[in-house]
Amino acid sequence: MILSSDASVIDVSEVTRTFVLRRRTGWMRRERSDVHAVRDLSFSVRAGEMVGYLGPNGAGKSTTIKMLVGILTPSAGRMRVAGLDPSRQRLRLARRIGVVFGQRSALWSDLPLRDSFDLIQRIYRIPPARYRRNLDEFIELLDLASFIDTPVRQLSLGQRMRGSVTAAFLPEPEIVYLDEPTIGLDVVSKAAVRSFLARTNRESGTTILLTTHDMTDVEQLCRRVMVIDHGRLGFDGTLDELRTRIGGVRTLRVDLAEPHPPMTIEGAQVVRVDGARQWLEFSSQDSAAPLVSAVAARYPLVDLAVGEPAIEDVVARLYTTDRLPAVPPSRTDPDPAHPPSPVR
Ligand SMILES: Nc1ncnc2c1ncn2[C@@H]1O[C@H](COP(=O)(O)OP(=O)(O)OP(=O)(O)O)[C@@H](O)[C@H]1O
Repeated sequence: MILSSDASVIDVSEVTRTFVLRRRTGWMRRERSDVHAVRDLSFSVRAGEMVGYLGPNGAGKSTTIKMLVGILTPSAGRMRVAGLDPSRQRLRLARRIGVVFGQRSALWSDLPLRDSFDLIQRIYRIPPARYRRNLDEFIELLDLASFIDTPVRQLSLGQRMRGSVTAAFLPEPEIVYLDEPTIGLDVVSKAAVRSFLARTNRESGTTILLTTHDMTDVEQLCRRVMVIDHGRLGFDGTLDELRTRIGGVRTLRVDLAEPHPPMTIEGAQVVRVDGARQWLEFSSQDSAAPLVSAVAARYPLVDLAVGEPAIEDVVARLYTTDRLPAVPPSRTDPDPAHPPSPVR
């Protein structure tokens, strides 16, 4: 069992990763361009933390994880994971980390799930008693019993993901990276994966770095979030701090009798439309009552609800405002007991 401690297990200091692209522009001519997938990235993660790593497509999340695993080498800067240099000590590190990388499965597709797990036991030399205990527990928590003897290639996406999560956690790694673990999953599988991650993090103290576009994952699992965009860290703090950072806004969710172009209401702004449902943002200093009256007077109102902005809207606002600082400050000493302040 790994116990939570004050020590940081992931240290990233001023890391940059540049890809060089060479494009043919004519006979014997090539143009070179640099893609800065990650720039001056600095953060640390303490043992036992579960951190959400968020950002739009192409922000640099996968590149970060590939460097943390050791399959990509930073162009500049320094990384330590569990005290090791990932790219130089990749094999030693591999025994101490688990990885679930989106839809790519680490399981043997022709074998029944159970045989894949047995192979993992042998590769990682997990003592038989511990292996049986862990496997029994995971079968129950992730509800694997009905398909554990089915070949992996016949499994649904959600079943395969539950198998991949089991495979990653079976050797009891200190750190697990999960890249989009709930993408495309059915409701049951999503719930199973989420409650498994919450429980394992809580009870075994496994450090988890979670990349996701699913904001329910973040809201249910991560006290701390880091937001990356264009390779730069733009925010590192709690979810509440992220909401505060974006400004004091509240949301009025309105259901109309039928789809309608975005409403025009003074003191509020439509931020999202989905069929007959619209979301308006208004200042948290204002009362919702006049807004509700104005909507009811002018539009065929069916239902409404006032709430905090959804985290996906908050993150989207982060990207679309100019609030991301050009160069994020280096974070070297976050303390889970005293959540870090957002980057200003
Ligand atoms: N091998 C590569 N060669 C060239 N450019 C690359 C390579 N890998 C990534 N990039 C570029 O680096 C940037 C960051 O990509 P990365 O895959 O890390 O983003 P991401 O945040 O994981 O995105 P997504 O959510 O879409 O997976 C993108 O502009 C991408 O096109």
